Amino acid sequence: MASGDIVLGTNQYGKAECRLVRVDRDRPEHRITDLNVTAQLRGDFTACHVDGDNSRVVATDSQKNTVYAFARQHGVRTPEHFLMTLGAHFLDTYPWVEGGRWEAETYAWGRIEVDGAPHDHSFVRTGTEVRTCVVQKDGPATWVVSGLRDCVVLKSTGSEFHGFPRDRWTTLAETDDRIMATSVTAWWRYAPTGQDELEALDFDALFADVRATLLEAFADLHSLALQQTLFEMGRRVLERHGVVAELKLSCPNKHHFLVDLEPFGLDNPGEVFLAADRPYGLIQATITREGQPEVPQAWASVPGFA
Ligand SMILES: O=c1[nH]c(=O)c2[nH]c(=O)[nH]c2[nH]1
Repeated sequence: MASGDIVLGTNQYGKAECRLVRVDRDRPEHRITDLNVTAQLRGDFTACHVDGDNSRVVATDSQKNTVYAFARQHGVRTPEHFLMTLGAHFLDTYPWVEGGRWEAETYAWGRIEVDGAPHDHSFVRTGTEVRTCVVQKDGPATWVVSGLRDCVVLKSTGSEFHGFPRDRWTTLAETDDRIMATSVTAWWRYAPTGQDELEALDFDALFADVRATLLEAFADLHSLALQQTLFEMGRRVLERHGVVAELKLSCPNKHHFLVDLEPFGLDNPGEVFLAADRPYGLIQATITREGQPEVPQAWASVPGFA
């Protein structure tokens, strides 16, 4: 082939954002699972792209139907299990499907309280935080990356920032007491890549504990920089969970500026702040175990990170 010929590079395709609500109604207290599922296949789809030959193209409509049918047939044990079941199905069914990417966002619902008791079948959306998961398969290997986003946290003291270099462009005052606030996006990769080992994991319990650990570290650490807080959050998760191989954290620094009330003859001992919207510092880090090889396949197409 002459250099300069135009060829197909990496590609994937599927149905994005299949909104799926499953009601488990085997007991009087119904349970709801509210998901936004994106399913994408990878493999040799050159004939379709180059010649319009669809003989190997599992229609995105069929991929969408499979999402809903599997929710009925298999239920949704956890988002991670559901995505792994979907992925295994497509690889088992179509020999030319070599891998894929299956993503789910999960929206949390709590029970409405009536006369002090949780209602059986009435729910209220709890906050804006979203649980996330991306399952990627390549032949027999499966990578599961779970996470959360839009988890907004603030501490009203216990945060300092000083000792940074100063040049002619520096105006920021040093502080030993400030508000620290951020919206945490966290992704963590599970170490196993075998379907059986992954299926044995209790992903709901792991999610709850990783989330609690992240929040506890944010609260606990007397912080000298948001960077230090990020690292501590990840460090604690890795210390507690051998099954987690590494984490990626992305935290905007939601600046809160002390308002100067002197023009009005008022002092302001850390009580009144302007919550700035933008620009914001953006702190991102991978926290991993020493000597561990990088696993780019697991992170391919996980948004927001290189
Ligand atoms: O925790 C912080 N890290 C920074 O790198 C930084 N830069 C800045 O202006 N404020 C802060 N705060």
